[in-house]
Parts: sequence; structure tokens; C-alpha cells
Amino acid sequence: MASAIFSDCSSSTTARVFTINKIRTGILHLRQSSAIISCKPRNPSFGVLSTQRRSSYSTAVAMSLNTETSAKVIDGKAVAKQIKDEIKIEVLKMKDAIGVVPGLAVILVGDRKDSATYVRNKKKACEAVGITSYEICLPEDSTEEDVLKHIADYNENPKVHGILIQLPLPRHMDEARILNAVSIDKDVDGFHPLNIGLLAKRDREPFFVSCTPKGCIELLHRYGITIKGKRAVIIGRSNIVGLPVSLLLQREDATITIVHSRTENPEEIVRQADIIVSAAGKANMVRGSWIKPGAVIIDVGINPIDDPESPRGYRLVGDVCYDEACKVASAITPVPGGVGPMTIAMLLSNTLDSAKRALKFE
Ligand SMILES: Nc1nc2c(c(=O)[nH]1)N[C@@H](CN(C=O)c1ccc(C(=O)N[C@@H](CCC(=O)O)C(=O)O)cc1)CN2
Repeated sequence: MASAIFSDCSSSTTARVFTINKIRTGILHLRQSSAIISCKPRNPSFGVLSTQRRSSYSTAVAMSLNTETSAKVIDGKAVAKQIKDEIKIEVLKMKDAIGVVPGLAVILVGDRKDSATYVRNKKKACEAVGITSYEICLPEDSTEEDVLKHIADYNENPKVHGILIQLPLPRHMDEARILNAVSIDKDVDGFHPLNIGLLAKRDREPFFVSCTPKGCIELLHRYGITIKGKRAVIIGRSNIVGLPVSLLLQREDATITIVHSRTENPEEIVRQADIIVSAAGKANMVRGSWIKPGAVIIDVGINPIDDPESPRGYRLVGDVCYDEACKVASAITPVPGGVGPMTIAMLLSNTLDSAKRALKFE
């Protein structure tokens, strides 16, 4: 679990200085910004602000604070609920018309607590909207063949319209081999290489788009945020989030840049973004100083940090230092309650679409 030392930006000097700053003027803004800069992120490969960048950043932060900027909160939990309500109505319509409901099969391998929780939440979400869920839980020491056999069964089962393998799989398993075995027209996670390939091509449509990236775009749409022509910077290049979200933003006519662990001066690049999507998996890595005033922030990171005051002994924070970012950005997703709930809503949506396609139901 991540240590709280530098990752908890809300308890750093920054928060205090911001408070003081509200009742003071001019020059103090500049002092405040150097306090922010001195609060270094933990990951040395993601930059410490260079001296020559400080003055422009100081001006930017001073500007945003002078106008008492406070970002709009993009409420993923509320949007996810709205989407689930819409899906429930569609499922009922299908049931009334043809007597069939969508079916989702989930395969869980091993005994990771977090994965078991996500699978349980997916099952509950299916129940809530009327989707039938099927579940196989296999022990940690299962073989790839065990998993492949269950995938083959679900591929053949006409009651199952979506198949999902909960990730991560145990280390001894070849993830690519297993994901490749899911039929592409039941691949509601959108992880099959053919679905990713179709997403990458301009003149083609994938059967499914992966749930978290699709949830990010859905949030931007539902909040009326313009993507076309905007400069979007995606932090992280994973197959699950970074890559597909960059392809989706490009399809929406954004100009995209991907920043990753080998990028030099990431903060300089991020600071040019109108839209930031962070999927780095590093608690509070993106500081207020990385953000252009008015930028929109979609924070995909869900990182545990130590918190002895919480009953769980930890709490979840994003990749973006929320307390700093919300004073500079125009809109931001919180963690928890931002992108996370959208992942499950999009899974239900993909399962419904799959059933409609299979059953030729409009
Ligand atoms: N096959 C897949 N495996 C994994 C995926 C995936 O999309 N498909 N994503 C993640 C885990 N995940 C779903 O599986 C997931 C993670 C987080 C949330 C969520 O709603 N988080 C809440 C906080 C929850 C808490 O308090 O513990 C939030 O952000 O508000 C939903 C789904 C990896 N594996």
C-alpha cells in the first residue's frame, strides 16, 4: 500500500497556505505557489518543477486564485446511477417484448479481496437492472486450461451475451492468451486485440469499447464538455485505460499526447492540456502546478493511501492532487465517486448492447 508521506497532498503545506491566501492579496500569491512547488511528488521520474517554469506557474495560480476559481465536480456516481436507471428501463422493454434478458458471465481467478469486491459489485449492479449474472470463481492455482474451458462454455451459451475475466489474473497465467479466447462479440470489456484494433482504425467500429475509457468520454459528454479541437493529454499508456482512452479522444477530434513514465518534463506537457486524463496509478502525482487554469480533469487513478483515522486503515485518492487541482481546473472528477462507478455502468451498457445485437432487438 502506498505511503502517505508525500502522496497525501491535502495534508501538505499547500492546503494551509491556500487558506491563508484567501484573506490576503497580491504578492502572497507568489509565495503560495512556491510553497506548492516545494511539495514534491514521490515519483522522481515525474518532474519537479524547474526554476524557469516557476514564474509562469505563479502567475497562472495567482490568476486562478484571484478569481476564487473552484472547479465544477463531475459526479460520476450520479451519472452512473442515471445510466443504470436508463438501462433498467431498456431491459424491461426487452423482457416484455421478447421474454429474454441480457446475461453477463464473470470469471474470477484467485483470492484478491479487491477483485472479489469488484465482482460482487458487478453482480449486484446486474441484479439491480435486471441483467442475469453468471459467475465462476476459480482457485489461485488453477491452470490456463481451466479458465479457457469456462470461456469456451460461455462463448457457446446463448443466454450469455457478455463475458468478463476479472483482472489482474494470477501471475502464472498468460493474460493475452486468456483474453484472446473470449468471443469478440461477447467481449464486453473490449480487451480483445481485435476490438482494440478496430477502435484504432478510422473507418471501423469495434464491437465494444472498454468500460473505463468509455466512462471517461461519457462523463465529458454528459457534462457538455467540448472535446473537438481540444488538446488532450493522457497520462499512462496501459492497454486497459491509457491506450483506448487516447484512441477515443482522437475519434472525438481532440489532439492527443500520451505522457508516460519515460516522458521528459511531463508537467510541461500536461500544462498545455485542455483535457487531462490521468491513469498513472500514482497517488497525488499531478499537482496544481501541472494544470493549465480552466483545464478539465478526468482522474482515473484509484490509489489507496494510509489513513489511520479511516476504519479501513486507508483511503482512496486519485492520481491528481484534488485540493490543489480544484482551485485551478474548471471541472474535475473526484476519487472516489468519479470514473470508478462509471466502469460498472458502462459494463451494463455494453452487455445490453450485446444482447440487443445478438437478439436483433432494437
Ligand atoms: N476485467 C476487468 N478487470 C478490471 C477492470 C475492468 O474494467 N475489467 N477495472 C478495474 C477494477 N474495477 C472493475 O473491475 C473497478 C474498480 C473501481 C470501481 C469503483 O467504483 N471504485 C469506487 C471506489 C470503491 C471503493 O470505495 O473501494 C470509486 O472510484 O468511486 C469499479 C470497478 C481492475 N480490473
